[in-house]
Amino acid sequence: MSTRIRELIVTPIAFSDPPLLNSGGVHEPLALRVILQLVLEDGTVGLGESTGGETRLERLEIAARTVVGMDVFDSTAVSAAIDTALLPTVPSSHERGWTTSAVEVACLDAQGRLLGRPVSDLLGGRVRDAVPFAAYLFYKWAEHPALDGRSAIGDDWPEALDPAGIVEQARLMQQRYGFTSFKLKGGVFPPDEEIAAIRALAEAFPGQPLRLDPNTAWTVQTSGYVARQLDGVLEYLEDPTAGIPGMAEVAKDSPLPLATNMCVVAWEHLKPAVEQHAVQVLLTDHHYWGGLRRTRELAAVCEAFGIALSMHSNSHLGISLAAMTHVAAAIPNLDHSCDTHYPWNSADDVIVPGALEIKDGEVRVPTGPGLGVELDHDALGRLHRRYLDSGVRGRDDTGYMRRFQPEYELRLPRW
Ligand SMILES: O=C([O-])C(=O)C[C@H](O)[C@@H](O)C(=O)[O-]
Ligand SMILES: [Mg+2]
Repeated sequence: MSTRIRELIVTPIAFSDPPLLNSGGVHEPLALRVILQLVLEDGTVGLGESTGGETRLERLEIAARTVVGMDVFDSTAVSAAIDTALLPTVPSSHERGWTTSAVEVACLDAQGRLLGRPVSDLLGGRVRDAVPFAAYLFYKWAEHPALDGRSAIGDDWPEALDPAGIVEQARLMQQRYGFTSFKLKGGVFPPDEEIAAIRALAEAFPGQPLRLDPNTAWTVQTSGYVARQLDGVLEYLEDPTAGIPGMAEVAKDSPLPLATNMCVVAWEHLKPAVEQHAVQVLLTDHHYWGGLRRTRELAAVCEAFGIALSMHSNSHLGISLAAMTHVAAAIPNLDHSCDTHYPWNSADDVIVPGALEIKDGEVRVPTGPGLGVELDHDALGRLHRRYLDSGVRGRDDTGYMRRFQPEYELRLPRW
């Protein structure tokens, strides 16, 4: 049995995304991802998934040329080789992390398939059989409006532009998936309107954990105001303002723990964040922290410094959900339920249905070899064709918003 890497197949895809609002605009009808197939000399294939867009795709193509001939069990060396190949053109370790992470997941999937063991076993074994996830609530339009001769594009989720709409969306999330904790993506409306939405959720779902994430839409002063208003209502407030010093300033007087997936996104951010007491909860994300093993290590660092652990998500499909589930299963100090966009995007997936299901707000950890999911090659071909035909090559929430509201500007902080 040869465990050498013969080829890394990199396939960009485009899949449907509803008109979800955030502090930077609104999601476009298509979101991009890249699917990796790491083929070993013996024919074993490991799967990976990463964010899309031309720049990240080019880096994955560099990685594909770098890893040929390496041993799949040498995944530390594989990551180091990719990192070295990218270093001259990609100075940010966070940015390089997006590439190494996706390949590491594919290596672990292949290793698990070779050994007949689930990826969670390669990470030390699972400490839970099911991983809890939080519903990701978004303000949203009823449909993507008609544009440039294209008809409007509807979806399964009603408009949500006020507290009643958000509560209805949360009820649907609970009915369809059984979620028992909720995260509202804020930074869309003036803070008092979002405070009202959180209060409406607290009334509708008494005792169930709530979070609010305005993605740095607020000043330090506004962040402090919201934290005081929602004291005792939120489990944590996520990225209210930008940067480690800004978060540290808010944290000084905040009665609520502050969480981030924006100001601590690389290893070199940990020291200043700890020194300045900037964050009390870290949302880890294996897609940019170097992969699943590094995420496991990050959890240990957080434990050492008394930082609680949660998990971030972006628009993603089933290979990522499987990877998130395996690593979350292997982390003892997972203090909060994980985020996932999956309900918004799962209608278009590249995996064979049935392996992963969100039920009672949880995903059962796959116990088959590797990630425990199989690629649906027809679906992959369809979504790749959609990528090619669409001409979409990056994410532009602000530009898309301006198609409908030409006066819209990206302003952070806005309030
Ligand atoms: O927790 C977060 O910051 C996110 O989920 C970031 C994402 O970009 C989300 O805001 C989105 O997709 O609109
Ligand atoms: Mg966030």
